[in-house]
Amino acid sequence: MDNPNPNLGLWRTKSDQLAETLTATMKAGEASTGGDSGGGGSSGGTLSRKSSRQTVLASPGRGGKNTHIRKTRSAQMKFELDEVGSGAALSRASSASLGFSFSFTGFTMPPDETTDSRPFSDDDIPEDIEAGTRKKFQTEPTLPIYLKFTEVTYKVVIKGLTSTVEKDILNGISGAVNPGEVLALMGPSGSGKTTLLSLLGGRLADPVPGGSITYNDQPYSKLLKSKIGFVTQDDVLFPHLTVKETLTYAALLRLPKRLTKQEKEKRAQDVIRELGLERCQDTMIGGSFVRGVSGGERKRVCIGNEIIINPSLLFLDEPTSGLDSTTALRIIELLQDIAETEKTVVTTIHQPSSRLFHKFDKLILLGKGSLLYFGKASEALVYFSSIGCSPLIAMNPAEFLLDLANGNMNEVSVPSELEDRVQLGNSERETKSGKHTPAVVHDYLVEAYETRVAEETKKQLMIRASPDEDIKSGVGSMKREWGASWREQYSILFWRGLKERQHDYFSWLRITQVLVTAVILGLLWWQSAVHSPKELDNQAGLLFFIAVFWAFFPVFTAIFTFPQERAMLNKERAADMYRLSAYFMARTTSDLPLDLFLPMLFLLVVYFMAGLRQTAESFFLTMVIVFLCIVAAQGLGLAIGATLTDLKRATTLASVTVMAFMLAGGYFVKNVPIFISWLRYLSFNYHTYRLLLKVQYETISPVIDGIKLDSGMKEATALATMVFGYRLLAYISLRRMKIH
Ligand SMILES: Nc1ncnc2c1ncn2[C@@H]1O[C@H](COP(=O)(O)OP(=O)(O)OP(=O)(O)O)[C@@H](O)[C@H]1O
Repeated sequence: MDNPNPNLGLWRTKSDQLAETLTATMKAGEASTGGDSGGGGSSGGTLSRKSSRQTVLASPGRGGKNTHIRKTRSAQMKFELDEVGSGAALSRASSASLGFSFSFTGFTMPPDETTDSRPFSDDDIPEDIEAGTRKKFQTEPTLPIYLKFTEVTYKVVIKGLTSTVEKDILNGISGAVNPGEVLALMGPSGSGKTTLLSLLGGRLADPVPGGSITYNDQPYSKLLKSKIGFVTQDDVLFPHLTVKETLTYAALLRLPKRLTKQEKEKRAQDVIRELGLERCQDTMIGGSFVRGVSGGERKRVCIGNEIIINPSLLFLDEPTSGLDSTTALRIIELLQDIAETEKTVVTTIHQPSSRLFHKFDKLILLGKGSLLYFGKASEALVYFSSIGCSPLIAMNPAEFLLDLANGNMNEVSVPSELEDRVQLGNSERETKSGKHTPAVVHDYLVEAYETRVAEETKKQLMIRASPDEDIKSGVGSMKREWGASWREQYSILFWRGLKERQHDYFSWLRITQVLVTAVILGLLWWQSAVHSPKELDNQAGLLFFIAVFWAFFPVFTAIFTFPQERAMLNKERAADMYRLSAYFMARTTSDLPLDLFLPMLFLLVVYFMAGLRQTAESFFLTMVIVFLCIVAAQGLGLAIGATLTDLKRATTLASVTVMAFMLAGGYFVKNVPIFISWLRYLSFNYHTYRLLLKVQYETISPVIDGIKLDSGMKEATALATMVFGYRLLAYISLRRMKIH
């Protein structure tokens, strides 16, 4: 690939040196395999150094060179690196608790969790792909980032009931990837691909990994967040936003402040066009309960969400899983286009077709957390053939490599050293029915890589020249810059929240629920009078019910707010999209219109049917008290939801709390023992009930039920303190939440 950036001249030269040394190391150690990859030459699988004729499998690369096998003298064998380089899960649900039902909406489920498990296919794949006239993806130049990682190790501590064990996830993985290249991480399920990708993308810091990961020779810093795009395996998107809305909000929040709103919107439109999403731009994303765009389109929206910021480094976790081969090809070609504009692309991939495999520049093959191969993808087969493992039948190279990584040697030539081990060892670990076990194959491959290539690769990575000083200082001198001011972030998030939940606001189910409850209450207390203490006591029961109903209802609705958005919040905070305070304010205020509309409807029905005090002042004061109670109760729900990640635990705690608050509310128990009397001061039911009594009966009697009917300032202040206090607690809990 041509190097469009003259600053990278030295860099490239050193890159070549690395490739050459790697190749030379492989050549020197290569055994004579006696032929091409499908030729069935076995033998020669020893780790001794031999000089012989080489088998080279040339990749078509980006330039569209044909795949073919050619033989060449080792002395003539020279690899041109640049040449090759051109080549919520929570969903809408209903929860019934204490007799009330609450509905909420969550995120798009990952494809494998949706009902339809067949591979997703895009029926609108542009014809240019099939015609081979695909338009290239164009982005502006950004700071090129050279990613290097040496001896990366990662362990987790797994706590059991009786014991604690340490599990090694990654064992000393080294490699590097240049701007302009696509590095593929391959390996069987559970081999550590996602863990390595997350470590490289700065998304996994707990526990601290071993080894070193550098970006232009600088360690990871939060400032890099704006230069990194990270597409997760699960598609975390708002199901009720359209494709265009999703990408436009991402552009408004993530693109630098210096761009105008129009420029940001245009960028979103450009990404829609580049990703071929025009036809579905006005379609909702959809989820488990809402039909939306196809799986391939959804994946492209996720990619769009990240490339919209034009990142220098793009990480993708299995971007093609669940997609048909044409859609998968389109996505990998898109990654190539992105890489060609001097971006560094790293992707995990499960089982690529051979067409896809040849599109990668570099490859890391992992097996049980160990490195089995790092180098050019086009040379992977050469390397494995050099250690005596060649496919005996024509097969997809990716399939062959995954078989090896899984320890499956069927249809693969067996290196003589492995044969010897099996014959000599003959232990259960080494053989099973006369065949080598996957464990022994794995050990052989790890050992082979370590003895032949690993040391040399590490050395080269160590002595590799630093990138140009300008580029190096580019990472060091970056500043953390928000895409929008606090006010803009608040406003964007507020409107996004309204759009996403607008269907909830006009949910006939909720409106009917409130109306039916109101009508039943109105009928039960139909035109109730307060001429006697008994009648007054009877009506006070209604007031207490109102205080309880409008406390329980908001607590159990608000409790789902943050657990439901946790995945999205994690993803967006990891990308530094906005300040947590702006999100928190927007999220808590965008629900207020609905929270205030429903009680208004409720009171209009109950108040007049039950014949409560017929003055405008008392009606509006009753409404203000109910609003205050709702907002205070919501605060408690938000605080519980933000503090406890587990919804079961959160709802259990909320049930106990609201029950205690209700009992301490002053209606059921009049003479509370002194040692527990403090509980009522924490109860919003208590304060609301007292305020409602004061508004209704202040003209009838100065004292009712032992309650002095004064101005109610104390109760109003207590409720206002709860409104802010619980919210502050929720905010602090969110701040402390770890970003994964
Ligand atoms: N925090 C953790 N606690 C316990 N085990 C973990 C943890 N993180 C990863 N693992 C384990 O580490 C191994 C590698 O996980 P990882 O997700 O990186 O694999 P993978 O290659 O991406 O798999 P797949 O292709 O199935 O997504 C798995 O066995 C996984 O169970």
